[in-house]
Formats: sequence, C-alpha cells, structure tokens
Amino acid sequence: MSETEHLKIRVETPTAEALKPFGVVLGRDESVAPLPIDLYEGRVKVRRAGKFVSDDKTEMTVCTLQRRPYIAEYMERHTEHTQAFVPLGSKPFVALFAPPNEEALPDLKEIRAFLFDGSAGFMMHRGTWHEFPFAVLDDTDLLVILRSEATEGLKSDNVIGNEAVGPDLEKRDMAARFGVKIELEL
Ligand SMILES: NC(=O)N[C@@H](O)C(=O)O
Repeated sequence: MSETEHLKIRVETPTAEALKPFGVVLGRDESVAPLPIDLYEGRVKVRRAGKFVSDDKTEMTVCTLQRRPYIAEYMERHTEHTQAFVPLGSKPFVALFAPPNEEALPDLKEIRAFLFDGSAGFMMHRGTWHEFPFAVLDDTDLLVILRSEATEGLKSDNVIGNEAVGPDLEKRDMAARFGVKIELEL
C-alpha cells in the first residue's frame, strides 16, 4: 500500500494583498479615503470596506471611533433594514437604544444604554432608535452593516439643521427636539 502523500499548506498572514484572489478584508484600511461624513467632529470615520453584493442595497462600512463625551446628541432609526454593529479587535463599545415606535421621535422614558464587551456585535430590529455607538477606547473599529442609502443620507451635504433625513434614515437632534442632554453613566 503506497504511503499517503502529504500536501503541506503553509499558513500565511491574512494581508489584503494575499487575500485579493479570495475577497476583501473587513477591517480598517487607512489607504481608503473616508466618506465625506463629518458628524461628531471627525470622531467617526466611515470607510466602505469593499463592494458587498446583495439582492438589495446593503453594504458594509468600517467605522473607526475615538472616544467622545457619553452624550446622546442624536437618535436615529432605519425602518428598512436591521442595521448591525460588529466590533473588530474585540474592543468594548457603548450603545443606546429606544424601542421602535409609530411616533416621529423616540420615547425618552424607554431609552436604555448597554456596554458591549467587544466579544459580540448587535443587530437591531427595523426601526429601533439608536445613537451611533460610543468608543470606550480610542481607535475602536466597528463593522457596520446597513443599506447604502442610509450611508448616503449621512453625508455632510444632507445634514440640514443638525439633522439628517433620507430614504431609510431619520437622524434627529435630541437637544433641539427634546431640550434635554442625554448623558450616559458608565
Ligand atoms: N455610520 C453610521 O452607520 N451611522 C448611522 O447610520 C447609525 O445608524 O448609527
């Protein structure tokens, strides 16, 4: 009986170049110019991580977060998709939500905040009100899965009166709408 032949495959470092024949690394690539989205004083950089092919206008962005004050400046919702936040690098992040409703604004009494330890991401129900997650540590990367029309609506030229509204996006200025400063306590 012949000796079983051994085919040895060397395990490589998963660089973007090495992986090009197979796909796109879903992680921070600073050679990709951030999109012209300039909310939170530049503390959130949004880069498209590559073309995500789907039967609908869905995409993946990689957002790089720096710490910012734990104040919910905005709350927004997307009624057409279940947006997901996935931590890259296992760093913790804070997110706050209010349940989907039929009203034009979230119910302040129902807002809750959570500290995610970085071991798991979160996919929201359609219409869940939320603020963009907060970094606990600087240089936190989040994979955000969402519909591209929501991303387009966040671009600076669509921010009017400190709010952004567009197809599948309602981003509301909480201080202007409620006259309250929503602060998170860790
Ligand atoms: N960057 C980004 O996805 N921001 C908002 O759409 C959001 O839902 O947090």
